[in-house]
Amino acid sequence: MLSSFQGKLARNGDERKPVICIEGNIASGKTTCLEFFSKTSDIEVLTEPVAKWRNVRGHNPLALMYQDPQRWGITLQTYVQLTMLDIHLSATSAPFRMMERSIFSAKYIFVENLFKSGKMPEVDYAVLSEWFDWITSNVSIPVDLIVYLQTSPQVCHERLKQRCREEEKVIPLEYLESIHQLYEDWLIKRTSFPLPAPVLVIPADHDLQKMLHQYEENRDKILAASQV
Ligand SMILES: Nc1ncnc2c1ncn2[C@@H]1O[C@H](COP(=O)(O)OP(=O)(O)O)[C@@H](O)[C@H]1O
Ligand SMILES: O=c1ccn([C@H]2C[C@H](O)[C@@H](COP(=O)(O)O)O2)c(=O)[nH]1
Repeated sequence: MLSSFQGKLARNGDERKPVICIEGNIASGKTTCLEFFSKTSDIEVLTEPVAKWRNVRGHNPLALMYQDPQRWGITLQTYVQLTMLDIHLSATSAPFRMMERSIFSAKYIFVENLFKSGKMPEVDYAVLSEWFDWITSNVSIPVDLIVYLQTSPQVCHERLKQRCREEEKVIPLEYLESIHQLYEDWLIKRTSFPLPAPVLVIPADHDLQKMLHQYEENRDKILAASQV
């Protein structure tokens, strides 16, 4: 249930818990990072609802988007926007919540990439932007810290091939380079879109063992920074 809080719709009856969003390119290691933190009892981990994007009432909008972005980009991104909003508004039992990406990166990175690369008609971009602006003006979507897993597109391409998700076999290196550039403009150069929260950058090209060590080292910093 939603109620009104400071003029915006907000989740009812929930004590406000710190929200940490893990951001990064496709196959940068976000899910692996979340798996690490899910072992901590005071953190509730919410992964991206990719299963829903691959199967909505028997349809696969993720596969359709990669096959024909011009036609299906708006279909996928409308559903991504809805499912991410649902996650932002879901109840939390643990003291901290850690989510994979956000409604903000769906718009600022993926919608923007489709539009900028000429793969989304202007009218589709306008409709998605109207929806996004309405949601963010009328619904309270608190984010307290963004953790950016900063990778090179080449490393992501290697990890993507290794993961071998069927829909993603068509993704070329150039696609990951565009997503990387948009992330850098948003979270590092800070020249494109507003930041919903402070950003902690974790270099993430390293092997798994070193990454897990870095996560352990950063655990207290992440939890403290999200509590402001
Ligand atoms: N530091 C790492 N070094 C090598 N492979 C990794 C590393 N982190 C994750 N992987 C592997 O790369 C692939 C993508 O990782 P994943 O966590 O699913 O990325 P994301 O959730 O960002 O898409 C998976 O096969 C995963 O096992
Ligand atoms: O808004 C979005 C968010 C994600 N995607 C795509 C990109 C990937 O193919 C999958 C899942 O991303 P991961 O980085 O592996 O978690 O969904 C999209 O097209 N639009």
